[in-house]
Amino acid sequence: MYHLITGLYAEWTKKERFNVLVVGPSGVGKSCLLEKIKSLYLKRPALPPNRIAPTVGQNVLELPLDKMTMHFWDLGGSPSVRRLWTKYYDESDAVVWVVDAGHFLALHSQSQQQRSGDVKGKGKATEPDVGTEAYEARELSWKLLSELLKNPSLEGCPILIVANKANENQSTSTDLASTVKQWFAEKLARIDDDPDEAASAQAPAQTSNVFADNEEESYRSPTRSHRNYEWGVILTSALEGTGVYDAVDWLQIRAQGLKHGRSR
Ligand SMILES: Nc1nc2c(ncn2[C@@H]2O[C@H](COP(=O)(O)OP(=O)(O)OP(=O)(O)O)[C@@H](O)[C@H]2O)c(=O)[nH]1
Ligand SMILES: [Mg+2]
Repeated sequence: MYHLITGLYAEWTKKERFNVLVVGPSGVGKSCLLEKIKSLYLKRPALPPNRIAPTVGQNVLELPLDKMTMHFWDLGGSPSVRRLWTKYYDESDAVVWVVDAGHFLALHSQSQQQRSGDVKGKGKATEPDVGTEAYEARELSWKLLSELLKNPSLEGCPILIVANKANENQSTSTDLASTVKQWFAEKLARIDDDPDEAASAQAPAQTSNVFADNEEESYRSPTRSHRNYEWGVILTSALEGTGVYDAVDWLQIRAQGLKHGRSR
């Protein structure tokens, strides 16, 4: 009888589990973010950034929240570890895609400088960013994200783009969040134009909705899409802790929207 009652109690009080896959290129600060979540929510001491080595496998964090347990998988972003990413897709309920906000900031200020130079000197528009470290890093990040989004196992999975390394002074001096958001909105709207898409276009057709985190702001793919997911952008600083609560809140809202996770 005792076992029956404790078993029933455990079943009634059992929390939903929501699996979050944290991925992105190497060095963008995924593991530092996870450490920051751990220290802010669980009040456990975080490893200092200089003690965090590049991830060669996975880091795991169980985060008990009011209505669910959020389970994070932070995977390494180096080419050899990236091969493991797909193994987690089936079990993932949401993806956190981490980018380096510093790259967007550098490219944004370069293009502004170029624009003012062009106006003054009436020069012709060039592409000064191509080949710079920031440009190449942003391109690699998009290439990896678009591959991930095309994987049918992640269909319907909410995607939170976290622009990390956005220190306070940087994010207020320019409208970095809207720069990042606009850039991804344009890329996501054209994702189906990619010729590499041909193979995955065979997947069963679904509604073609791609939503920004602001529900009123809807970016619709100009061509057919078999995807149906929500996405948003949040700026964070894993070192300063800014944006970390917002990111976890965003995920919680999506988790509640999905209720019992994605249908698999
Ligand atoms: N300025 C700044 N540096 C950061 C921030 N977050 C992380 N870093 C630095 O970025 C470097 C890489 O951080 P990691 O957390 O190891 O990056 P990662 O994305 O987990 O890298 P992999 O495990 O190789 O995929 C570290 O040297 C951190 O100090 C941030 O918010 N601001
Ligand atoms: Mg790491």
